[in-house]
Amino acid sequence: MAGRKLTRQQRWRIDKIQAERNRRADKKEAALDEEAMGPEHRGRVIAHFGRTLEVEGMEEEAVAGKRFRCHQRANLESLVTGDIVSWRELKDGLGVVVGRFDRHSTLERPDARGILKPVAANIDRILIVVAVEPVPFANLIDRYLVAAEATGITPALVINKTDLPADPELDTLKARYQRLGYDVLPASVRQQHGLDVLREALKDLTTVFVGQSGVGKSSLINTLLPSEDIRVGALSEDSRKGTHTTTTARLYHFPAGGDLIDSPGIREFGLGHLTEQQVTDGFVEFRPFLGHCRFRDCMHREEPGCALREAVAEGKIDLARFESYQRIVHSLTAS
Ligand SMILES: Nc1nc2c(ncn2[C@@H]2O[C@H](COP(=O)(O)OP(=O)(O)OP(=O)(O)O)[C@@H](O)[C@H]2O)c(=O)[nH]1
Ligand SMILES: [Zn+2]
Repeated sequence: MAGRKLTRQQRWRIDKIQAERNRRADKKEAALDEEAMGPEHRGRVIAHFGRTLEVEGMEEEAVAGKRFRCHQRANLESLVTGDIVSWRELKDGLGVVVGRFDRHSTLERPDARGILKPVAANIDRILIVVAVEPVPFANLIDRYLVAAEATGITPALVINKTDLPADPELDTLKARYQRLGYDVLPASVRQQHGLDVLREALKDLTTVFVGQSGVGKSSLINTLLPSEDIRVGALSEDSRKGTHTTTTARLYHFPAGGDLIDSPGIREFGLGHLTEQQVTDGFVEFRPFLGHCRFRDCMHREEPGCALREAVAEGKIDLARFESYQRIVHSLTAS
């Protein structure tokens, strides 16, 4: 029996039907575009729910600051909060996203299967929040800094709870990171200290706050964004599904200027997996010495002629940072 095998003619017919289906789907999209008679605008994704996006108009007066619920064209890869997009208005606050502008930075997190996925885009600064109490381990700060450096986004440190009595070690840490060129911003939410400097530092930038539980990220953000209750998960207008909240990232505007992108996942950024190369590159003061070791594949451990170890011996690299580097590298191979 000819049986399960399709004849060439049958195959051809099926292909033809499929092609016709695709054509109709394209046509449907084209019809939607037809409906979108408005001109293209630039906008920023401020939240997303699957393939539905909340886009805020930029620049042009007619749309600037207004929010539109948009679907995205099927041919676009998935978009994330912070993306700058090209979109067209449909009607009644609805729109369609037709393109995405290049991202200048991307924050990625592993999904449930461990595959890195973008969670937010076009971030200018990662604020690593630590606190006077509990005293931050230098090694932990270095881990955050390395993770930030790996994204290409500029990190800075906030030391919160300066109202509490400080361990002298903290001043050493502060001086160390300032010497490396990092901004270090002391703050106290409780006494409202340092917040104006912080507000100034947030202006004109898109920032994320990261750091361990208990350092005061929520307290800081609630103070800087007094009118938003950011623990309440945003948008809820999907009429079919009724009210729902989201744990995906959302963009907020600080009253004094600048934007925040925040989500529970973003706050945990920095403690995921790193490669040894990322760790080495993430210690910014090592960079002038890399490539100068005697052995090209130097691991900067016991090898003779290691340029990094020589720099440590000559006081050009802080021993504490080098030890922290070794500890992080060791933790990679141990796990
Ligand atoms: N003394 C003092 N305590 C503070 C300050 N800021 C926050 N706290 C307290 O620190 C604790 C933790 O603050 P949160 O804002 O919840 O910290 P968080 O980093 O958001 O922690 P998670 O929500 O667990 O991620 C709370 O009890 C705050 O009241 C401060 O400037 N000084
Ligand atoms: Zn070396």
